[in-house]
Amino acid sequence: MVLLKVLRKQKIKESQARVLLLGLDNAGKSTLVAQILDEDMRSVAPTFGFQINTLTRDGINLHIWDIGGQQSLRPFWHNYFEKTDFLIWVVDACAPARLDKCIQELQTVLQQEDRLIGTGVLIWINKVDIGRENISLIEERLEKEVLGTLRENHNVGVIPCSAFTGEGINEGLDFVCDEIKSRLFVL
Ligand SMILES: Nc1nc2c(ncn2[C@@H]2O[C@H](COP(=O)(O)OP(=O)(O)OP(=O)(O)O)[C@@H](O)[C@H]2O)c(=O)[nH]1
Ligand SMILES: [Mg+2]
Repeated sequence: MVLLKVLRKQKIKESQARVLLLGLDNAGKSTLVAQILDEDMRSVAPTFGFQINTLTRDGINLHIWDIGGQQSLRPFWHNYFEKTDFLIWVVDACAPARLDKCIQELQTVLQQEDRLIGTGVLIWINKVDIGRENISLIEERLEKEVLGTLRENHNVGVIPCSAFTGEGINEGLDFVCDEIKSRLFVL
């Protein structure tokens, strides 16, 4: 555990951070990346496998690993956990019917995965341009079912956002960078 923290800290000193972007299929992960990189969001298609993009922000090179979220791909998620500094979990605000599954997968990832202990976590509640009315419900469920346990081992942020309008994107990326930098001074 301490060694893991030292290694992470060394990497952050070198201004490199590996950010894992996960969540159920159709949550909007790849569209968020396209918005962040100012690319054409209309050309985004479901991710079969993964895509890596690098974004420099606040002096840190964020290597964003965007992993496909379809059910058939989830058994392979664990292949990407190694050396992760930060986890972004994307929830689809327009799919309350999939919230049970979403929370269950998040719990599986974070509570059963030693290699992610101590990473920062941002939960982005995406698509609020059309799913704003579900934000409170999602936040309440997360608070009740996930966040208590999660906060024992992670700094956690929950931010509503929209890949389409850009709402909440800067706020989310600021949280990622601030959290990563805060770990430079703590062991
Ligand atoms: N209204 C709205 N639609 C969005 C938003 N973000 C993504 N979408 C749509 O949601 C659908 C899925 O987006 P993707 O980015 O492919 O989702 P993903 O999470 O990468 O899915 P997988 O690669 O299968 O895991 C697409 O039709 C997007 O246009 C958003 O902020 N608002
Ligand atoms: Mg995708």
